[in-house]
Amino acid sequence: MFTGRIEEIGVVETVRGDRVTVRAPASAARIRPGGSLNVSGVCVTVEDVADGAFTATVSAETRRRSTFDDLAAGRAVALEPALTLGDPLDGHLVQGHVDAVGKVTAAEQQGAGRRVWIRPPTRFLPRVAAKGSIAVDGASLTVAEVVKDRFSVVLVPATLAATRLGELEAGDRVNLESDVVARLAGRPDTATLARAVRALPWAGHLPGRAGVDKAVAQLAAGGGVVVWDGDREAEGDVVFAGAIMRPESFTFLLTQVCGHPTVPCAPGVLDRLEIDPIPGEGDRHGTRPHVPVDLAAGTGTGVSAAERAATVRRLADPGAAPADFLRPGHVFPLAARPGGLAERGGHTEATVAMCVAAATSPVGVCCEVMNPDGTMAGPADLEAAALRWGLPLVDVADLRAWL
Ligand SMILES: O=C(CO)[C@H](O)[C@H](O)COP(=O)(O)O
Repeated sequence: MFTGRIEEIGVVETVRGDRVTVRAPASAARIRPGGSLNVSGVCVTVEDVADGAFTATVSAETRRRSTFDDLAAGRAVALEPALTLGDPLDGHLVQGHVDAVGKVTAAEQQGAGRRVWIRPPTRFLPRVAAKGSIAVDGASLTVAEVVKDRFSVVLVPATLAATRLGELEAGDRVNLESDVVARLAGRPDTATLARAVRALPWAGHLPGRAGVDKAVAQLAAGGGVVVWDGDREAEGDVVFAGAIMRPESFTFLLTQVCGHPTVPCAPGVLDRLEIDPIPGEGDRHGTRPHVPVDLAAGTGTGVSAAERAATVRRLADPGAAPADFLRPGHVFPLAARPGGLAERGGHTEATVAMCVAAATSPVGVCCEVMNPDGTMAGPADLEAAALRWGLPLVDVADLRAWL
């Protein structure tokens, strides 16, 4: 978490593939590998620090969604280290998650300051309110006014001195992040706003190793994790560990997440329980569905959240036997590839890998996030949902890199 108070202007030294090195003596003296830094509005995890410079990985996704798509040596970047408990909130709460790239339409001197007009994408406009807060290239600013398709900010001399925003001219592009409260309040489900805000320090998109560690800890504690698969299905799933699946978690999947809950298993589990693959051509993405099952000892139809959670827990139980299950039932197992995430980057393999990393049995539950209008959730929807639900959001690519 940041507050949008720029501490230093760094200069990009090298860009090699997705590894970026920035010369920034003050920040380098303060930050440790693994720490977070806001770089012109983008939260990055620092990997190396040496000789007054730091190096971080900037993913292709981040580049696409920010002005980092033209990152190059010599470029000046605004830097702010992550807040620690007790730091003053001189600006507003900033996450370093770029919502949109805006275009400067005009910049003019105004007394000792400068007024800059910015046109954001239309979808972003509802999040901009006159006298509200906005982060522009990571700097916390107050929106002066909103007119039709654009808004203005006034840069006071202190901001001009601490940032490079005074150099902005018509045509320049800037990273924008709306005030986190405006982002949440714009959502229909405001009843959960307070809960989400309480969870803000770790909810939402968590890139890199830190996100993977948080996701594994969350799963081990019986919580859910949102996993984004941008390169393959372009869908996000909410994942739980099967061995400790609670009825409430299943209810949440059915009523909030709204996709098709399935139960990824290590292949040996399904072989041992004699649960066979469903014959056929298979789906478009190589998912391996097996015959759905119910717990034989259940008394109802097997559909209730409590019964489905009990079936999942039994699938995850190393002492379970083939006769414990009725076939067909209402819980849908999927077989992970024997080689796990190294062989295939599906939610199936991601779920099993996270369960193993969480030291639970290699059986979990995953369910695609569907928007209330029936469309599948994209990256911005997922980020809003993860914040609303108070869940961490991680990328399959990071799970593949670290698990
Ligand atoms: O159930 C599914 C497809 O049938 C889901 O998409 C689920 O996310 C697991 O699939 P994959 O491993 O292909 O991501």
